[in-house]
Amino acid sequence: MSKPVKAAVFGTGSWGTAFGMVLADAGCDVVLWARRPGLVEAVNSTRTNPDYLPGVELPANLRATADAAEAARDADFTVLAIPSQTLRGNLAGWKPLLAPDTVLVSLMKGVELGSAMRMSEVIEDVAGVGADRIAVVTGPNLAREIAARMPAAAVVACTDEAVAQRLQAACHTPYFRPYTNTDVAGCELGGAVKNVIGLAVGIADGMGLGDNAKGSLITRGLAETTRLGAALGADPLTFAGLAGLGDLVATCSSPLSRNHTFGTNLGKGMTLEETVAITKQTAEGVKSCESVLDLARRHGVDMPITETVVGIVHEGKPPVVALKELMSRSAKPERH
Ligand SMILES: NC(=O)C1=CN([C@@H]2O[C@H](COP(=O)(O)OP(=O)(O)OC[C@H]3O[C@@H](n4cnc5c(N)ncnc54)[C@H](O)[C@@H]3O)[C@@H](O)[C@H]2O)C=CC1
Ligand SMILES: O=C(CO)COP(=O)(O)O
Repeated sequence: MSKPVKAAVFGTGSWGTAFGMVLADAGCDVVLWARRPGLVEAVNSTRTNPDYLPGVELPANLRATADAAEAARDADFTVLAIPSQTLRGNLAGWKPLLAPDTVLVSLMKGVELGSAMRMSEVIEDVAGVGADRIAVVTGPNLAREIAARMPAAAVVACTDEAVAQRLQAACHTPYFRPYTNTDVAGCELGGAVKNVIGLAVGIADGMGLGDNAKGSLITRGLAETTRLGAALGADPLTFAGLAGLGDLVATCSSPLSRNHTFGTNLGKGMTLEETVAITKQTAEGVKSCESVLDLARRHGVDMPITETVVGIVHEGKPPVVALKELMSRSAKPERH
């Protein structure tokens, strides 16, 4: 019998833990790395993650450690599931510990502030590994639903199709159906920008603007995501897939989405400080709206919804003023 695939998951938050369950259910031996020894103890002794997925029983072939070297040892897949803005610093520390041929897998949906790099680019930069050893998992994958083993499809992307297929096999379960894709840039941009559009839709929901507004924001949000992707060499069709439309629909419809909920609170009139104070988990779009806009400006791409979100979240623009500005932009053909 062949050895089980070994996966290390760095980050024991909601998605790291839920994706660790998927890998374990697919037959991998899974080690979660957590920062806090208290959480390690809770995961190993109660077989639950009380902080992020209370009430969910974790599989027996999944355990936790606070020792990064122990987690990384001999891992076929090293999965990164921490907030995007913390990746560079953390990965620099983990680099000497990585197993020699491990494939680095990003679950993160953000763009780095300052460099405007996608997460796979940060990984390549910091870990110094080739693109054929970096993969991305993305799509409509709300962690709570996956942890309840509710059905979902996903995309596993790598420039090397064979590596994407290995990862696909390692995380394929009766409830989690991964498709491969070689358009890594498109898949990552779809995931990062949907968080920004999720904030916009949340704000509209909080303001009570109705479902036509929601449909319009999702569609025009996808249009500006696709424009950015095309400027960066991504395949426009990727955005009609799970990493684009699929994730937008899930995020913009669900109260489980942290970005959507964050936006809803702002739209209801909470201040940024009040909203941040009640948000316990990572809402990537709050920071990445600025890096996405930075990326768009570097490439001369117009992203009016992203610009509006930056205005509301970071520049104190009242949502009613932002709405008026967005609606009074010059009239245009739908495609240009
Ligand atoms: N939760 C979800 O439904 C999904 C989340 N994602 C993405 O996965 C990534 C991780 O998100 P979640 O697990 O949901 O976030 P989370 O907020 O639930 O967990 C974040 C984890 O990172 C750790 N962490 C926070 N700051 C850190 C630091 N400075 N250094 C090291 N570790 C740190 C936390 O202790 C926690 O274990 C994000 O990029 C998110 O967009 C993607 C798909 C689904
Ligand atoms: O990426 C997600 C679903 O695919 C999770 O969305 P939130 O980060 O907004 O919760």
